This record gives sequence, C-alpha cells and structure tokens, in this order.
Amino acid sequence: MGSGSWHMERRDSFKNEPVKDVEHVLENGSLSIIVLGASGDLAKKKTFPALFNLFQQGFLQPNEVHIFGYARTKISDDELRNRIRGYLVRDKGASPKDLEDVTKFLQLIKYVSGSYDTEEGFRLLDKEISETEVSRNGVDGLSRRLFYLALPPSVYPSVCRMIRHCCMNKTDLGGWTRIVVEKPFGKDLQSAEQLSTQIGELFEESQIYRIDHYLGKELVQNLLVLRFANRFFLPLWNRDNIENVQIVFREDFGTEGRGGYFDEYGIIRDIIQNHLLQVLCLVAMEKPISLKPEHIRDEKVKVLQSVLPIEDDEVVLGQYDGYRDDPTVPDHSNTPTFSTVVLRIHNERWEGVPFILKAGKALNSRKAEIRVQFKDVPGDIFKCKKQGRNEFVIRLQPSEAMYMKLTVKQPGLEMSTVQSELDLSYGQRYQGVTIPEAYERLILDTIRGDQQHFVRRDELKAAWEIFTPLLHRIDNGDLKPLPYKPGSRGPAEADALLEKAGYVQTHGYIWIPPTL
Ligand SMILES: NC(=O)C1=CN([C@@H]2O[C@H](COP(=O)(O)OP(=O)(O)OC[C@H]3O[C@@H](n4cnc5c(N)ncnc54)[C@H](OP(=O)(O)O)[C@@H]3O)[C@@H](O)[C@H]2O)C=CC1
Ligand SMILES: O=C1O[C@H](COP(=O)(O)O)[C@@H](O)[C@H](O)[C@H]1O
Repeated sequence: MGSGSWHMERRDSFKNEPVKDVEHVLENGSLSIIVLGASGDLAKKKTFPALFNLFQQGFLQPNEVHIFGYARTKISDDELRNRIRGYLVRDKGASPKDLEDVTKFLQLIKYVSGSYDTEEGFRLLDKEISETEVSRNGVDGLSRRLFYLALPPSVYPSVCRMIRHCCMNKTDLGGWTRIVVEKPFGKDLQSAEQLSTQIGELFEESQIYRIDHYLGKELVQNLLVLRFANRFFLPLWNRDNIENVQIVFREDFGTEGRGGYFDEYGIIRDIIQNHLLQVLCLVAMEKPISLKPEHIRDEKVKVLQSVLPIEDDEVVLGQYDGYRDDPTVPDHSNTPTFSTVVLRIHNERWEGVPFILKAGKALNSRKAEIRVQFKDVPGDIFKCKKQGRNEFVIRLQPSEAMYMKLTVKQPGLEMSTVQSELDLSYGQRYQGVTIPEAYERLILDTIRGDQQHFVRRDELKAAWEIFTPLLHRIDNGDLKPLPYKPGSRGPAEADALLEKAGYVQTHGYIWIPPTL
C-alpha cells in the first residue's frame, strides 16, 4: 500500500458468549403478554413496536405467544391492529419481508375492553388468556403471564388488585405472573412508598419490574463493562483524578401535546430523579460482587444513600417562554422545564466531586451524555492547561459514541500541543449492527426473569429521598424557575453554576469526523 492512502479493514469482533450470572432457564409453553392501556401513546409508540422487534428476531415464537391489548376504549381487534400497524417498522422504511412480518405479528394480537377497577373486564381477559393457554399447551404447557402497565400510575393499585384477583397464571400449568410498571412511580417519597406498599401487598418483589428505559440504552448497559473490565479506568475513577461529572439530557422540543401530564411532574420528576439518577448510580457505584441483579442493585442503593441533601444554591430551574401557552398548563405554573442540580456523594471515592445533573426541554440540541472531566495535570511543562482538560464523554444518544478528549503534539515540526480525541463512534466501528431499542431489551429481560436492569423498591425509595425536599420547595413556590428562550441553552445561570462547581469548558476544540 502506497504512503498516503488508507486501507479500511473490517474486522469481526470475537464472538464471546454472553456474560451472565443469571442463568436463563429455557422455558417453553404459552406466553401471554398483556398490554394494559393498549389504546394509549406509550403502548402504540414503544410497547408494541418493541414486541414486534422481538417477534422479528425470533424471541417471541408464534406457536407460544399471544398478545392481548386491554383498555377502556371500545374497539375491535382489527381496530387496535390498525392503530398500531404504522408504528411497528423502524424509520428505515418497510421491506416486503417486514410487511409480511407485520401481518403475522398483528394476528397474534387480541383486544379486550374493560374498566380498570371492576372485575368484569378482567374476568373476561382471564377467560381469553386461559383459552389460548389450554389450546396451545394441552395439559403440559406453562402459563406465563406478563402484564405491562402502560397506564397512569393513579390506576396501578386497582389494576394490580384486579390482576391478583382475576388473572393470575394457572398454577396447575406452572409458569409465572409478572407485572411491568412504568414511571412516574409516585410523585415524592411518601406517594412512592404508598404505591410500593399497595403493590407489594399483592405481588412479591421478584414479580415487579419497575422499568426505567434509560437502563435499556446500549451505552448505559455498557457502563459496568467499561468501568470494571478495563484496567486503565480502575485507578482513575475517583476523586484523586476526576474533577467533576456531568450527566446531561437535552431535548430540542417542548412538552408538545403533553403539557397537562408534564405540568404535574416537571423536569426533575420526568427525567432527573429517574433516568439521570440511574445513570449516576452506574457511573459512581462500587464494583458489585457479581453480575447477579441483587448484587448490582445493592451497590446502586449504597451510592444513592451516600448522596448529601441538595443545597438550594446548587440548583438552577428554568421554564421556557411559551410553555404556559399550552391550554392544558395553568397560567401561573411554577413547573420547571429545565434544571441543573449538583449532587454530592459522601464517600471515600467521590467526596468533593460534583455530579452535575442537567435536563431541559425546548433547548438548542437533542442529546444525552455523560461527561467525566479530569483534573489538570500537575506540573504542566507543556503549558497546555489553556487547551483544556482531559474529558471522557459517553454519548448515549443520538449516534452512540464514546470519546476521550486528550492533549497531543500538534503534528509538524514545532513542539506544540493540541486537543484531539480517541474516538469510538458506534456507527463507524459497528457497521451493520442494529442497536436494539431500550424497550426491546427490557421486555426481553422481563420474559427471561432478569431484574438486573429494573429498579428495586429500596432503590426507588432512596432516589425519592434525594429529591423530595427540593421538589416540595418547588411545589410550594419557594424556588422559582427562570425564563429561557426556546432553542437556547437554557438559563445563563445554569452555565454559571457549572463553572462554580468547577467545570472548565474547553475552547477551540474542533472535531473533524472521520470519513471512510
Ligand atoms: N465520536 C463523536 O461523535 C465525536 C463527536 N464530537 C463532537 O465534537 C463536538 C465538540 O465536542 P465536545 O467538546 O465534547 O462537546 P460540546 O462542544 O458539545 O460541549 C463541551 C462542553 O461544553 C459545554 N458548553 C457548550 N457551550 C457552552 C457554553 N456556552 N457555556 C458553558 N458550557 C458550554 C457543554 O455543555 P452542554 O452539554 O450543556 O452543551 C459541554 O459540557 C461535539 O459536537 C461532539 O459531539 C467530538 C468527538 C467525538
Ligand atoms: O421518560 C421520558 O423520556 C423521554 C425521552 O426519552 P429518550 O429515550 O427519547 O431520551 C422524554 O421525552 C419524556 O419527557 C420522558 O417522560
């Protein structure tokens, strides 16, 4: 190969066996997936498409699986199928094979209409499920029932009671009953605990899957591997080397169409208390004894319990101009659509390192990332401090990537330094690999009985303990959001807080995306 020309070589990764401390017992027999709230937005946009993807990849066998939609709306099987049909195939457009699969998948779906608080509908649902179990299994099969609550939390207790009384799996057939619950799981510590107690009286913790879809994202799932399977991170990942950590969520659209829901919750309950805090746990926790779900969740709880109370002067709240124009939002709403909150972890590894959690709607870009900023190099003989600190960035979305910003010699005759990067862009490195949707993986985990990526009750409690005092101060109007322009970076005070917390922005760094 002549000098100056590049040779692009595609290498196959070693095909390692999946690393699991949980044995997935291969189960055969009837599997009923019941989507409660089947007429709603979440079901249509997330749950059914995830089930379809699992079906296409062979994880849901047509001779075993039956899918039931349940909701109050009175529609026929075909009407439900027509509602969801258009959401099943990903953006890339449908191939003839996809369309054939869609037809086969939709045939697995039946719809049952009923209320959420009376037995009639649930008895009918049970009858429908039981008929498919018997017709598919004869006497030897299993009765596996997965109830997915794509519903507002206000109806969780009554729905769980109905499932418990009318729809449990048939013990003579064996199998299990599991329930999947979505966020928001409570509005504060007290309401979350109340909900946990109500559901806990009906189901064992091992039957309850509290979903946080950020735990299903590829690069979130990569965090433990990165941290604990790479020697060079082990000695660096602590207060001696890390100056600050940012966990950022930005959306470039507002609460469109969801103002009513959003106004009751706000950005801290919608994003920070759950998604960003879960990411924080995985960034900050100690190494678990093993990959067993309980070992991992034990470590997550410990780190949450080490978080100090939030100080008001380490919080910036914002609300974008025009948010209150939504007719479903009260004219004097105090709900933040943006927030930066600094959390401090009081333990040996992290004392003094700010964890800056930032989330906002209607901003200038859409991204979710973790940015670990390292301390300045002591005794800087190259005088390169001005060029910026080392940063390790894990971009969860869009375009999954991780890159390490580092200082190198500027190529050429002079001895000067420049900021560059070690770059692992997934689109480039894993060409042709489809990254599964978060919901797809998490639903598969629920079928397999793997709770590693689900939130345990004590974890949830610890998460609410961190944010409840701040949320109550906001709800009482003691803290007020600052206005910001839609399409901006949010309130300028948030960048000031970032700086106060010790973050040093790199100026002049330009990334030139590689071309193939
Ligand atoms: N593999 C890849 O795809 C790679 C992509 N890149 C790209 O190169 C570009 C530069 O990378 P990088 O330097 O890491 O990222 P950015 O330029 O996006 O951000 C750097 C940091 O500066 C903050 N910031 C930005 N503007 C301001 C401001 N006005 N005041 C205070 N803080 C500010 C950001 O906060 P905030 O999060 O709030 O914006 C972020 O913490 C990015 O677009 C990045 O995606 C770089 C390397 C590899
Ligand atoms: O849970 C929620 O998440 C979405 C953002 O999810 P993403 O996977 O697209 O990052 C957010 O828009 C919504 O407000 C929130 O309820």
